[in-house]
Amino acid sequence: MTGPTPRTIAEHVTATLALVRPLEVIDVPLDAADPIGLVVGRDVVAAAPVPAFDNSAMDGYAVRSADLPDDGTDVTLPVLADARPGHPLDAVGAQHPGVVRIMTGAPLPDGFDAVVPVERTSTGRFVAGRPTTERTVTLGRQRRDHVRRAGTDITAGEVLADSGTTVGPGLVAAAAAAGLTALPVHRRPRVAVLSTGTELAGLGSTAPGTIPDSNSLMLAALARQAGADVVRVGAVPDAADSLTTALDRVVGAISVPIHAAERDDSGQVSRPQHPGVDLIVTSGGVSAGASDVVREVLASGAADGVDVAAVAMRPGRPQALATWRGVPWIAVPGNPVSALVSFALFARPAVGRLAGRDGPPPASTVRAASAWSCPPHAEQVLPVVTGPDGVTPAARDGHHLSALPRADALAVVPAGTLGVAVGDEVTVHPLGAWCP
Ligand SMILES: Nc1nc2c(c(=O)[nH]1)N[C@H]1C(S)=C(S)[C@@H](COP(=O)(O)OP(=O)(O)OC[C@H]3O[C@@H](n4cnc5c(N)ncnc54)[C@H](O)[C@@H]3O)O[C@H]1N2
Ligand code: MOO
Repeated sequence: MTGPTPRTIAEHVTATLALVRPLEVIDVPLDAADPIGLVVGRDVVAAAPVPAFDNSAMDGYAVRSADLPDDGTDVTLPVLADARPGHPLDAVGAQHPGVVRIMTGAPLPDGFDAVVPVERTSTGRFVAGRPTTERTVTLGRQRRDHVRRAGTDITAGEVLADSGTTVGPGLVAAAAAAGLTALPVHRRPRVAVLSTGTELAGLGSTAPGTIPDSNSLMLAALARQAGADVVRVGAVPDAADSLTTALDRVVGAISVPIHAAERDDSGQVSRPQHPGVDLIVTSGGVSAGASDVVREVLASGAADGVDVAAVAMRPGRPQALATWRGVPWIAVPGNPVSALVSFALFARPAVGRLAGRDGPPPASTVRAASAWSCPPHAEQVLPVVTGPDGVTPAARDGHHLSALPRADALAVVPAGTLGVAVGDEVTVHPLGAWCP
């Protein structure tokens, strides 16, 4: 038998990750682009304190403690002014003694040091939308001051998030509150997804011998879930010149449309030109067939760093890696389950590394809720469904596409395991969005 010596999944992960480096760090405006899911590339440092100024934590009355009896007995004081959020108030300090009507979030007037909530005063409550006119109020000393002091939440110069943190809604909020307008994050990776196969036709096609190109839809969705922007090229026929043209186009080396369908009636290119991508993922054409176009192009010498591999795993054995005009290229097999498994194990960490993520995708150990058999001499990567008792194969045959709508994880069973029994511990990698 010819062909490369099979390698392990871990060895192919290492080979794949060696192709990619974290993308450059750019400042992404908090309000323009969507930074959620991007990875912080430099420590995020607060520009301003939070709160920015002393302000009231309650609707009520700002008081000067010196005006209130030490023993907590009630005292009646004049209402000197109104302090509302967004309206700094000063010049009441000279009028002594007295209180300032204050709403939650309003700056505490100079000289005042505490707030008494309205429900603890003779006023009882304020009515929303109705002007308040009381001229005096009776109140007592409180145990708590109900003032949010400047900088007690965040101090200027404090690190809000370390490099390597994934941006979530909370970081966006903290950064905006602390005076920042942008976050320093690794640029979002751009991934081109294309399928090879002359048998691939448009959705719903019933032409004899054709099948819908389901892989490019699936791989594009997986790449998006991994946090990438996607250029989905779709299907390219099994012809070396078609594939090289498509690859040149996605890396931005040439500017011609791939299909006639991309020209409108006047002959103009009807889709915008794709700028260069950071990663190419192709499906199909990597096994041993006469029309395996990826293998043909890889053998032609046009690509660099060609690494045609057999991974001792089921499914997903035939794999290839290369760079095309300097852009990393991960070639996964065409069988749909093999393509999904290969993306999850190899392309997903590569997208993660481009995006600045450290470490492997999440994995956990779960019990098997049913028994299943394993392939000989290969690691098994099985789509599974997670239930209260553990994981169960998502379909009778792990190669079946019918497993994919149900599967929420991939179970990875070591080579040499004869079978998994109920209650055995298995390693699972969750499918689904990787970033928050
Ligand atoms: N002689 C050998 N034959 C095969 C071997 C081998 O080692 N020696 N490996 C087998 C294994 S394992 C796999 S996996 C497949 C991988 O084949 P390719 O990557 O070359 O993929 P294709 O031949 O292009 O397609 C395989 C299968 O998947 C369907 N397909 C392809 N693309 C799509 C798509 N975009 N959407 C939906 N379905 C797709 C295609 O029609 C084929 O049925 O090779 C075995 N053969
Ligand atoms: O390695 Mo293939 O992906 O088993 O069907």
